[in-house]
Amino acid sequence: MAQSVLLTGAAGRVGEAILGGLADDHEWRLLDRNPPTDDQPGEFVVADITDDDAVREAMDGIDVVIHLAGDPRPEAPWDSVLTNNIDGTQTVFEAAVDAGVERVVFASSNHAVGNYETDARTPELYREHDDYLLDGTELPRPSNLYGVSKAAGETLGRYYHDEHDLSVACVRIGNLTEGHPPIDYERGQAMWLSYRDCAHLFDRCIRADYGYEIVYGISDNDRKYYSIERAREALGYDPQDNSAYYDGEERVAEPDA
Ligand SMILES: NC(=O)C1=CN([C@@H]2O[C@H](COP(=O)(O)OP(=O)(O)OC[C@H]3O[C@@H](n4cnc5c(N)ncnc54)[C@H](O)[C@@H]3O)[C@@H](O)[C@H]2O)C=CC1
Ligand SMILES: O=C1O[C@H](COP(=O)(O)O)[C@@H](O)[C@H](O)[C@H]1O
Repeated sequence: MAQSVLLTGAAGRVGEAILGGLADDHEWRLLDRNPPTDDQPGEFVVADITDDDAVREAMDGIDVVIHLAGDPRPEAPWDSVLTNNIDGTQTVFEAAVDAGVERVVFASSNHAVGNYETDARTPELYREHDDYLLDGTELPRPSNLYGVSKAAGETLGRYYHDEHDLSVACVRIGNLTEGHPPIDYERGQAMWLSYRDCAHLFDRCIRADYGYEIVYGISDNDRKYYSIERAREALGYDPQDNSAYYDGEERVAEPDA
């Protein structure tokens, strides 16, 4: 069933991937501090997520929030992640609860667990033969202050689920790249998320039945060191792409029929 979805950070790359696949599947209200540069589905609210009144107004009549807005830079300084990623995310969760929204899907990141990639484990960790897997039950181990802000967002989600019964999914997104996996970048190939798998995963986050989940948002890459089993089990995620099917920009193999 189509849901009424508020998409924050709609003008960015993840927003583009989601809307590229799901524009006609839900009723969209898009929010970003930057206005849209091209045609978008639904209505567009130009607002900052730290503006409490504007965020509350944007929640009216919404079933599900997909919360992407924030500073996505791994090297982002503390003042920016504190304002945009932590304070902004708390504003979104609080407004969602007060408006009676059923569910918030939070864009977390691989950088919330980036320091599991120790010198002893890398670069073998990024290769197909290595069987080390993170499954989403491990504690955060951030690789930068941006990762700390994403771990904080996951914890805010846990609090709003436990205390206010909000359904929350935290998607630890890997490396979203359009068209093909990152080139000459093993880490990026291990955690590639294709645009179509991204749209499908967020659609499952909108539609599936769950309480609180942390899942990894990557394609079914042979090189993966993030398990996608929880995303399959809890959400019904069924990715179609795999960085191993590519030689540079060219797709050279098809999945078995
Ligand atoms: N692209 C990727 O591979 C990954 C992205 N993510 C997360 O996904 C989310 C989206 O990332 P991208 O689309 O790649 O970034 P992006 O920079 O392309 O898009 C972010 C959007 O959020 C908006 N925004 C930022 N701060 C805002 C604020 N305070 N109020 C309102 N709007 C604001 C920006 O204007 C921008 O349109 C971020 O939270 C990022 O941390 C996580 C892991 C990987
Ligand atoms: O969280 C994010 O992660 C991806 C992948 O990280 P990288 O350090 O391997 O590039 C990054 O591209 C994206 O900008 C960021 O938001």
